[in-house]
Amino acid sequence: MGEVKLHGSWASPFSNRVVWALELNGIPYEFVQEDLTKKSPLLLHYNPVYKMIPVLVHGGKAICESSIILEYIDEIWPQKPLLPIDPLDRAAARFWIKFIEDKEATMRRIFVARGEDKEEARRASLEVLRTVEERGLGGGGKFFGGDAINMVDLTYGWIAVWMKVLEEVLDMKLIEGPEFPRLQAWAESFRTAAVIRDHIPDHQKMVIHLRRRREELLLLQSAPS
Ligand SMILES: N[C@@H](CCC(=O)N[C@@H](CS)C(=O)NCC(=O)O)C(=O)O
Repeated sequence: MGEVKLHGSWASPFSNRVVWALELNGIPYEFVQEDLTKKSPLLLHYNPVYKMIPVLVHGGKAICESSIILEYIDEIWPQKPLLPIDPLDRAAARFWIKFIEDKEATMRRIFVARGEDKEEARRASLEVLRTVEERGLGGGGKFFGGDAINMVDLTYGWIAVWMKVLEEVLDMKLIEGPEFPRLQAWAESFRTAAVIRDHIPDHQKMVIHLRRRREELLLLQSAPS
């Protein structure tokens, strides 16, 4: 079977989606907290291309990139399938995973946008959320995966958890607005689901962390090049 280690960071949405997958499957693992300002030689060894967390190390072999790690977990520990069995449903699940991954840069912009750019970044994020609200969550179940959490839910999980933090840090409404009833219901179901609810970083700790991180990035942005 081999020992399982996850190099990650407590505040990273990418790292947490892997934590959720491991926990849902009941896979014992060791969490290795990485300091992203001073990456460990081991992290650089395991992920020499992107030098990023998360990295899953299974039996000494590294798997990088959170969505690829989720697929790996699903293949190695299939006891609790993270993707639908039906090929058409599987394709639809992968479509929505790809959708939010493609929109990541758009959604990230709001974190360090200022002035007019902030309003434009908010508008672009809301557009993405509207598409998920209207087209992604129409299946009628509690989750993207119906009545059980699947890989799509895990990939979108940051929206359920980090959006609330972002709303507080940026002092603006994102999914809390009246136009997102389905997303709000899904987010509440996700945050309170068994296993997930015990593995969500503390809200206030994240607010403090993201405020500090935002200030650092804004300083970097305004520093003369
Ligand atoms: N596409 C990657 C993104 C991972 C990512 O952005 N990781 C961040 C932490 S949230 C990181 O390691 N940042 C360190 C750096 O960029 O140097 C994935 O899905 O795993």
